[in-house]
Amino acid sequence: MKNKAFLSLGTNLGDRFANLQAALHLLQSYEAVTVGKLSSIYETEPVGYTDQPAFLNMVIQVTTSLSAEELLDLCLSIEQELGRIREFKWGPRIIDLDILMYNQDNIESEKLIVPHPRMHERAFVLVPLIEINPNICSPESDMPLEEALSSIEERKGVRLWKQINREDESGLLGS
Ligand SMILES: Nc1ncnc2c1ncn2[C@@H]1O[C@H](COP(=O)(O)OP(=O)(O)OP(=O)(O)O)[C@@H](O)[C@H]1O
Ligand SMILES: Nc1nc2c(c(=O)[nH]1)N=C(CO)CN2
Repeated sequence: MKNKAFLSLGTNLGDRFANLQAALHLLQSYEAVTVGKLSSIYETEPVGYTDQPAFLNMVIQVTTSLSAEELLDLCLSIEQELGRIREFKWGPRIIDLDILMYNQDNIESEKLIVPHPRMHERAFVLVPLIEINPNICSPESDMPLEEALSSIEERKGVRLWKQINREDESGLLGS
């Protein structure tokens, strides 16, 4: 389990809290993945395509023996298992699982770019990521991500929805 990754979870269809719970339980059910820190859950205004319901977003830290590409395949298979249908770019979704960072690696392949290419401009990613890792820096530029967040206008579209504390973490948001 030597690799450390940060994943972003987002949902804006159906029972959003249950979707996050289900994704966490599925991830944890794989021997090759251990779910570590969980951020709080934030309710966030949709970014990009705005005519859709508000999202719940959170970020988690995992340790894994999977390569980054294998971790992406696992994320895509969990999205499928939870019934995600891709209708159009940035449209509503039951669950979205993105790899934000994988160790300090810079990866650019046809199907995977890490760090996630849009994370630096997304308050719905940076607020929960910084909550669980306050001193985190971008592996590309060494810039503290807190600095990137301070220049983002739509930070006000990110509201705390459910605070997660240590006890919640061990229960992965309850059963
Ligand atoms: N870091 C990454 N995490 C997840 N998917 C990635 C990443 N880099 C590239 N991809 C590719 O992006 C494809 C489309 O992902 P998806 O449909 O979830 O995009 P999106 O969430 O709608 O938009 P965005 O990429 O802006 O978050 C995935 O099938 C995957 O191959
Ligand atoms: N608030 C919010 N907006 C989004 C989100 C998301 O998770 N939260 N995901 C998107 C595509 O990944 C596009 N826009």
